[in-house]
Amino acid sequence: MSVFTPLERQELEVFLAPYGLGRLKDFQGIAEGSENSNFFVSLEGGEFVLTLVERGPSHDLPFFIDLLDVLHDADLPVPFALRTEGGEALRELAGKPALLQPRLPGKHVQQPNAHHCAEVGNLLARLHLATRERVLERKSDRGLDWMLREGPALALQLDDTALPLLRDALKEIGEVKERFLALPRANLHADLFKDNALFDGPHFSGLIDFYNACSGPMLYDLAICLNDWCSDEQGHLDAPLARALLGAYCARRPFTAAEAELWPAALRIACVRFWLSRLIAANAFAGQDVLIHDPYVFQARLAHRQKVEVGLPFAL
Ligand SMILES: Nc1ncnc2c1ncn2[C@@H]1O[C@H](COP(=O)(O)OP(=O)(O)O)[C@@H](O)[C@H]1O
Ligand SMILES: N[C@@H](CCOP(=O)(O)O)C(=O)O
Repeated sequence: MSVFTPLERQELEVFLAPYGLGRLKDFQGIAEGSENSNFFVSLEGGEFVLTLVERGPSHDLPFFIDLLDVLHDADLPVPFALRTEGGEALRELAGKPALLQPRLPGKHVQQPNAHHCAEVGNLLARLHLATRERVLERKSDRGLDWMLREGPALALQLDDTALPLLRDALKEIGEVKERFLALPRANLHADLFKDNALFDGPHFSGLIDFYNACSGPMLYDLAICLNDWCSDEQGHLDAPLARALLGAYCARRPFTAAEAELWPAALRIACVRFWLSRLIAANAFAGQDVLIHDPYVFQARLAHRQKVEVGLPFAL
């Protein structure tokens, strides 16, 4: 389970009263999270999710609240911070920053098909189009500088197969960094994995967990997303799934020549980002009752991205 801060019913009732959403019917901790403590909260006024933010500097929270307001106003299926009757969005509970958000319908998809991937590509393009004219600035706390800083020390724990793979990828990041960061920008979700998307039947019904959201190159967001949605068990790119995702994305936002050129590097950088964060989490939470994602998955994906056969559809 990953509820780091358990709650008593009475303290929750006191916290919920100012929203004016009626009496508390039920609540339960959500096991699936890995970063924050989340609870499904059932009130007379509807179904909600309460998040106690466990990680990251709390001065970033207004950014997440503002971004979700922008995306909600653009009709994207995202949660957003509900306000109390006094207009407060960001509150505190059990000593942690706390947000109450609507519970979105739908379920996670385990085995996506081309239709799911097209829905994801379409949604990601809408997110970028909704923010690129007026980007809300936030530097990722797991961006390229972080990879270059953390990577060399983490490489020391790797075996003889993994070590050169990571070392070469870090070298490439150093070489392409400036050109990569100069690509067309918007706000990024930066963690659009299957476990952050909800589907109601065939329809994309919810994009959740914005705590990695930042500003940056749109191509990077696409690479993060595609590495998760369109990889097979061994880490190969699944070409039909990748084409479905990319096709739906570029129907809304065509790619530039510079993006097409840096696409293979973007896929590799996106592998390094999660390989490193998973290695850090595996070291930090070893032996604890916390959901730990397997770092090796991204080692394997990086190994299979040395040659990228699915290029970006790009019209000269
Ligand atoms: N607004 C929401 N609507 C519906 N389910 C949600 C919502 N927010 C979170 N969840 C559920 O809670 C789980 C954990 O949330 P998530 O934000 O991914 O946690 P963490 O930040 O700890 O990784 C999700 O997998 C999803 O099932
Ligand atoms: N989706 C990620 C977890 C979120 O990344 P983090 O850096 O915030 O831990 C994964 O599957 O590794």
